[in-house]
Amino acid sequence: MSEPEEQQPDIHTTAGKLADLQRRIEEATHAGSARAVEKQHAKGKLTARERIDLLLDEGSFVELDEFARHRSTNFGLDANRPYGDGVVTGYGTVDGRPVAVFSQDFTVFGGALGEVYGQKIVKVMDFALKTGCPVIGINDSGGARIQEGVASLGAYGEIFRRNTHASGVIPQISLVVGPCAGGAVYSPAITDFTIMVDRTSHMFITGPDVIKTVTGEDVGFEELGGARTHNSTSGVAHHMAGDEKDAIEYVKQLLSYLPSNNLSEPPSFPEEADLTVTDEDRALDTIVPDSANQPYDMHTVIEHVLDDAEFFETQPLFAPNILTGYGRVEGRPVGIVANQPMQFAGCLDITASEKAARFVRTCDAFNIPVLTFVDVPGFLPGVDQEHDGIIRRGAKLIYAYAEATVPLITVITRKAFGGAYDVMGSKHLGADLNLAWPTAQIAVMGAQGAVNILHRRTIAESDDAEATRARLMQEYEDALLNPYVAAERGYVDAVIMPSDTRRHLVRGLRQLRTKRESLPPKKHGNIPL
Ligand SMILES: CCCC(=O)SCCNC(=O)CCNC(=O)[C@H](O)C(C)(C)COP(=O)(O)OP(=O)(O)OC[C@H]1O[C@@H](n2cnc3c(N)ncnc32)[C@H](O)[C@@H]1OP(=O)(O)O
Repeated sequence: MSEPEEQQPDIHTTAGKLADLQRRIEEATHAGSARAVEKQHAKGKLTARERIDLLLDEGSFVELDEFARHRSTNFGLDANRPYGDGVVTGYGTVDGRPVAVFSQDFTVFGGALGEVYGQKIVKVMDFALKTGCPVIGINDSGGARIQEGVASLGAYGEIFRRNTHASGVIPQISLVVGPCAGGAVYSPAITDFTIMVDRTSHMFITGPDVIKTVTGEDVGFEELGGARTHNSTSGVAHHMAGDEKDAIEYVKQLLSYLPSNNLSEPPSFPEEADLTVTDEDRALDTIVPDSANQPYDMHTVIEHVLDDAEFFETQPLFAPNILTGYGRVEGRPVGIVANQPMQFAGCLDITASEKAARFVRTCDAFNIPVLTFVDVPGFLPGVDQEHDGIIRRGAKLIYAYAEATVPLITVITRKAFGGAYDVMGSKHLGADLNLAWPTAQIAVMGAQGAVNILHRRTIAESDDAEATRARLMQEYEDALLNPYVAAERGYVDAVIMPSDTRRHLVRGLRQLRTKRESLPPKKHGNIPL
């Protein structure tokens, strides 16, 4: 028996016109076939609309361009013109704050981007830029729509330009929740944060087959461009989520630390701190081991100074020798940069420098004060580091601190040696308040290195080389490995008890709320990229 034919509304009547709109909306909201939706779910992925529903406050989504569709005729495309053209765009709220969103729909043309699809994204990005709200891009796409050729490539170019113009004006966050291939990866790459999902997200410029043909290398999707790879090896991503819900939850939390745009302040939940020294504060008095070679976990220091010990870490799997992330002090967001003595003794290398530099610039663009915790024995020595450009790439961190005009407070907990002392938020680069613990060692280098250079001949000529070296090292340590030489010169503003750190940071941040600083007018600087 055949299905009864669906009754078409009479569009010459008002009731018919309303019913026709409802029919079109229904068609637009189910643009992908049931089979495609089933396939999407079977892969553990949500649909474009399900993702938006999870991200935005209930009932807040307002869709734009629901009935936009392509006008392409190539390769029989004219026979398939789904409403929405494979991307859902619009605006809504997250925790009551306005955001704009686009969500690529893999169930329609594999989420592939054509001319109209691109125009929809550009429109919602322009809307976000005009209204000063964050834009969240949900990426799940086969890339440029092959049938639409250069029109599709042009649309990508328009998006990249919008990403660039919006950079530093509104927060841009990319969720990569499926494939993101070829030049398409450059939109997330320009945005401030990229979040990927373990096993279901992939980003690459050229896929495994092309690589096999060109270079002969055998590599799978996961190893080449999976979430783990981009979180731990390339540094493209900022968080690896276990599933899509986790990814969306991360985005919501991230937004809670960011202002809507560069002209507004980050959201705050003011709560006056209790400034009496607590037992928890006192725990910091014993955290630095007696031996300078013994590590301790810098997370503990950070957690002791943040409200509710909540440290929202970014890029935890990448360059773990430096920690970056957000927290709150008296309910106001702060960015944290900290050497981690548990990894490579906290040395600065290329990846750590770039990770921290981008983080400092993100904070500076969005009016978030930066707290820096220093325990750094220097730059990581090595031929690879030199040849891969530690000079050029390490310079980015200097540049980032030196151009930052947000409040900057630095705490030296232990080592601050050589150029790394200058780099890590030193007074000389423009930090506002520089504090040091009594355990701080601020010098050109550690005792062993210094004595070997200064007293090589004395040691060689002595009857007992080891005893002489030990004596000279002790002399060097006593004379220079302390915070007081720097304090004499005002390079540190105060030497403080570790247990007083939270109090100093609270007071310093209060005082710096009115900080206003500007750089010489220019078109833009020339950061060593
Ligand atoms: C400036 C930007 C430049 C670029 O984007 S260059 C990159 C161009 N894109 C690519 O090379 C990727 C091509 N697609 C693929 O490799 C695979 O489809 C991909 C993304 C790994 C997904 O694989 P699967 O999950 O197995 O899905 P599938 O292959 O069955 O695709 C589902 C439906 O989507 C279609 N599709 C995927 N990518 C497309 C594209 N770029 N243009 C037009 N249609 C595309 C595909 O034909 C399929 O359609 P259907 O369901 O069979 O009708």
